[in-house]
Amino acid sequence: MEAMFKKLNGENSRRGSMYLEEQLNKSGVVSCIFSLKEGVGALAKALRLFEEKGINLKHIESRPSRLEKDEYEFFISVDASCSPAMDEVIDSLRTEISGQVHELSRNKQKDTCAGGFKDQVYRARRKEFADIAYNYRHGQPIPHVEYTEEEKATWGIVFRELKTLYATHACREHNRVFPLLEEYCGYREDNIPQLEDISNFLQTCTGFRLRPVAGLLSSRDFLAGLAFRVFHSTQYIRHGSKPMYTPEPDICHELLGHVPLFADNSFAQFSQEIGLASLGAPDEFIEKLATVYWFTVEFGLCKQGDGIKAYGAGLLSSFGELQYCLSDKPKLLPFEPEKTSIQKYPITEFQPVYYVAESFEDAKEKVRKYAATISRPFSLRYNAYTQSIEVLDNTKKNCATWLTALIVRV
Ligand SMILES: C[C@H](O)[C@H](O)[C@H]1CNc2nc(N)[nH]c(=O)c2N1
Ligand SMILES: N[C@@H](Cc1ccccc1)C(=O)O
Ligand SMILES: [Fe+2]
Repeated sequence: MEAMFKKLNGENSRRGSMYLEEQLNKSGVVSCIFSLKEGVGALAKALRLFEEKGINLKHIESRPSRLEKDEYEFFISVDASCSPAMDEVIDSLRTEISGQVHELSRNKQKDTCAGGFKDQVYRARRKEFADIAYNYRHGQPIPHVEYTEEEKATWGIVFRELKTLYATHACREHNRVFPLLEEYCGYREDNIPQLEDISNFLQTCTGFRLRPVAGLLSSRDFLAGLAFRVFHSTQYIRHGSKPMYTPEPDICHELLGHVPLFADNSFAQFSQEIGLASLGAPDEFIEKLATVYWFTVEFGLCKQGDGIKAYGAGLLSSFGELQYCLSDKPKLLPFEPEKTSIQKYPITEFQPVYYVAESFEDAKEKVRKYAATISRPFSLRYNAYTQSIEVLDNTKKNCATWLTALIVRV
């Protein structure tokens, strides 16, 4: 089991530490920050060094240094093809005009011109969170994070806006658990709750626990975690410029969207069943199961009373999409796993199509039947006491071999 989690964590560090926009926009830009002592003509001299090496600046910004009173800091971006010549310029800055050169990033990254310093700070912060996730080992307490004032302000906006919508837009299970999280886990407009407190709370409710991750995991790894009642949770917060919708999971999404429902027994069981169905399944089936997960746990709607409510975490964490999903704009279809599992969907914008479940119980029953259609050489059961998976069909001699293969694979 520990080996399995190590693997999950390894995968997570490779894929997860990548800032999603970086994946989407591969334009090569290299940025660096340097500081210079104030003085007439200092910047002009520095810029001449770039000119001499034939480096064309794509972007430049300046600000007074926070560390040294009489210094100015400059943030510049150049085309990645200029990277080799940059070494020479940096050397010259140091020797000829005694500039302090901080190379913030030399890896190719998205064009940060729009974000400038702010984006550099955000990226550095994301790296800190990635390191927590990477160093985390099963069984340890999840490290406590001091959030900055800016991060708390972003959380505050998301929290306040969503709370006004929950009464009318969220399913009743979510609304039932939310006050408990306010009471026991520090859910407040002016406080970003700590993953460790929530993990402990969930364990007492449904046995679910949290594990910190740096970002998106592969579907197979993510679903395997659910089979063990482990929910992989990000710890960083979305960029302050986009509070109402982000295409990446962040702490608002995990804590406001997912956590309330993981405290609900029926829903926790539903999530775990999707996870169990994924174990040892072929890639084609994983993809379908991930799509079923997407249209239920992430973006599901369900009938309640004589209306329709949101239970998908991606809806319950985005005040933009939560309003949109119950408007007359999107298309609503009945949830039927066979059909839902082949629906295409966008991942960086509001969903054009949602699937409506009759109830959690009905969705659970349908997913169970659907999962049973995949042929497997063994049947599995989760033992909550030992927190391990047991093979039921032990008349099959080769089941141990299968299970070993499976664990090696995940
Ligand atoms: C299973 C399905 O692919 C789903 O969208 C997964 C993918 N990977 C993830 N990875 C993380 N960290 N958090 C998530 O919520 C998900 N969701
Ligand atoms: N769009 C969601 C986050 C999310 C990302 C990825 C998948 C699902 C949800 C939000 O803004 O809160
Ligand atoms: Fe999610």
